[in-house]
Amino acid sequence: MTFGARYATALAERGRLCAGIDPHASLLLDWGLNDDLAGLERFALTAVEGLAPYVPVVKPQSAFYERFGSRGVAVLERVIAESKAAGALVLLDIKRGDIGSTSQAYADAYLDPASPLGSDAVTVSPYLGFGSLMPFVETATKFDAGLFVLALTSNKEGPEVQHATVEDGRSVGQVMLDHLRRLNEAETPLGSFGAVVGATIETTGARSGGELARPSAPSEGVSERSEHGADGAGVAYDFGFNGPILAPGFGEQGGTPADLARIFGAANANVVASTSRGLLRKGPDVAALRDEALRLRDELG
Ligand SMILES: O=c1ccn([C@@H]2O[C@H](COP(=O)(O)O)[C@@H](O)[C@H]2O)c(=O)[nH]1
Repeated sequence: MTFGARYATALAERGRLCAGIDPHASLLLDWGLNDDLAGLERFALTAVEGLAPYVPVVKPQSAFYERFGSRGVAVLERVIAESKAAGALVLLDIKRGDIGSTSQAYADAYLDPASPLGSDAVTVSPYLGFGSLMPFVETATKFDAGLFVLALTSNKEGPEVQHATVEDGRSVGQVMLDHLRRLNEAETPLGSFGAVVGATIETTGARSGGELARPSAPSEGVSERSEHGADGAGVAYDFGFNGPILAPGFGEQGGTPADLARIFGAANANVVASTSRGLLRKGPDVAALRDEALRLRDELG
């Protein structure tokens, strides 16, 4: 089954919350653990136990494991395996992107199910040019995996690049969304190539709106236009592509369910809202982690 189909099923069965499993040093200490390999392992596997059986998607951020070297990466391998065993899709947050031949090596490392780090999907950066991602696209297709392409990130620095406009007047962020529209065309129930769009973009930009509109840029299909721009002029985005959307920045960075509805409009149905620190602060009690995940799931609707 394709990633897009698995994602659609997972959201239908488990709701729209993505649980970030990010072992920040400060969280390890809050949980009464040492900031060392044993603390990392205890933290990460407790989070998996409390969250992976209940949420559709878990998102370990690779950086927090890599900082412990190869033994930290071995913990990440267990997080991936145990989350899959608990029925969650694993979206490994790596934000990789490079020249094509190197992208191929990354794709083999993270998307081949035979690889120790093989995941259901990964985050990738298109800012070496969308075409540089083709090895990821081809490898994902080969292994029924998925991609989440950075389009409009949740950080306040993103608009410098993502709100810039190309010759035909579209923003760079919209260009990425339009590439995704084409990749997912004709896929049912949903394509496997998703976008990363921050749940915070209305607060980093000046205004937003979720009205249904035809996009000014040439694109096909249902259109969900949202307007926001750091300069107050408003930049139009069309989120009506037939693919998954990851919305990081929910919770700790300030994004709320109301923000998601306003930013995405009808496309909100394909959005998983991602929270890491806000959710993990409920630990180390496994039941408290589970209860918070279920509460947020219900809040997201
Ligand atoms: O635009 C983006 C893309 C990815 N992230 C990642 O999501 C989590 C957010 O963690 P919180 O603790 O919920 O703030 C983290 O892994 C980021 O690397 C993002 O924040 N924004």
